[in-house]
Amino acid sequence: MTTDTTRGTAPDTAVPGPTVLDARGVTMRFGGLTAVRGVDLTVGAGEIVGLIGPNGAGKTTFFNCLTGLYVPTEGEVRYQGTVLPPKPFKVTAAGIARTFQNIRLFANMTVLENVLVGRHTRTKEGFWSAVLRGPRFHRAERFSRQRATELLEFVGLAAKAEHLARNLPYGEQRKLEIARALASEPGLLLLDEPTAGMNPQETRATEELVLAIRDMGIAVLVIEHDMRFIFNLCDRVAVLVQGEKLIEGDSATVQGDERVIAAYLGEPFENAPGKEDD
Ligand SMILES: Nc1ncnc2c1ncn2[C@@H]1O[C@H](COP(=O)(O)OP(=O)(O)OP(=O)(O)O)[C@@H](O)[C@H]1O
Repeated sequence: MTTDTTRGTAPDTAVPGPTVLDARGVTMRFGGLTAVRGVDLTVGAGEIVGLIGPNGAGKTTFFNCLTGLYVPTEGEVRYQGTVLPPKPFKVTAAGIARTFQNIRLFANMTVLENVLVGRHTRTKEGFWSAVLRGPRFHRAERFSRQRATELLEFVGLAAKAEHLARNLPYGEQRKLEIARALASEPGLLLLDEPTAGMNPQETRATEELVLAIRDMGIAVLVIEHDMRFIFNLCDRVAVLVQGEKLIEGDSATVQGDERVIAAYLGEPFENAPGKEDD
């Protein structure tokens, strides 16, 4: 585990606003396996919150419970005070966007087209408008293209708008995923291992990008194995171990917690989560 006590611009300065995401008692069972057990987590407006934990700790399962991909066995997830519908497209329409651990782009579409796809939850034009291609449709399409181009500029991919997604280097594909997620104009962005496979330079650039996203007024919840990235960036970090939240706090608190270090090293510790039988 790489730890770094240097801190980015986010911690100390950020004052969390009203709660955007409120997950309470989220439990997810797959048959006899409890992948996530009774996890509470909030994200405030203007916050960057990190979710870390060893492999198999339940991080992605928890994300899937937040985004409607899974319906939690128990618990409740509220976004801006409203319980989320259990359907991914409705969750996106409500204001939560995500990226995936394994990149999910449309490989044979252009970079710009991939971002345009991300706008579909914000396009109000109905079926007949699209078929008849009237002035309203053309206006909406122009606006979508303009917004998609702005987002490509924001992530640094404007020059590659007409390239096929599959021809982008890996780090740029991750950026494109972020641009596509932003195209749905979210209030909360969930990033699942955004720096996986990146070199240190690309990772630093992603750090800057996440800070800029926060500065746009979008709250961020991020899963990442790169501890330096997490502790530099996040206002608050929650640690999952064997499906349960072990600790939550600012970077310094979490980095200094012996149970966190033990969990990463696979050492047993007193009152470790997941000890009791299901
Ligand atoms: N669809 C599923 N069916 C059955 N078991 C699952 C399913 N999805 C995840 N699991 C199990 O749930 C546990 C948590 O997995 P999950 O992928 O959420 O962990 P993670 O913390 O994201 O791990 P990693 O850091 O390796 O991505 C694991 O034991 C995994 O095998």
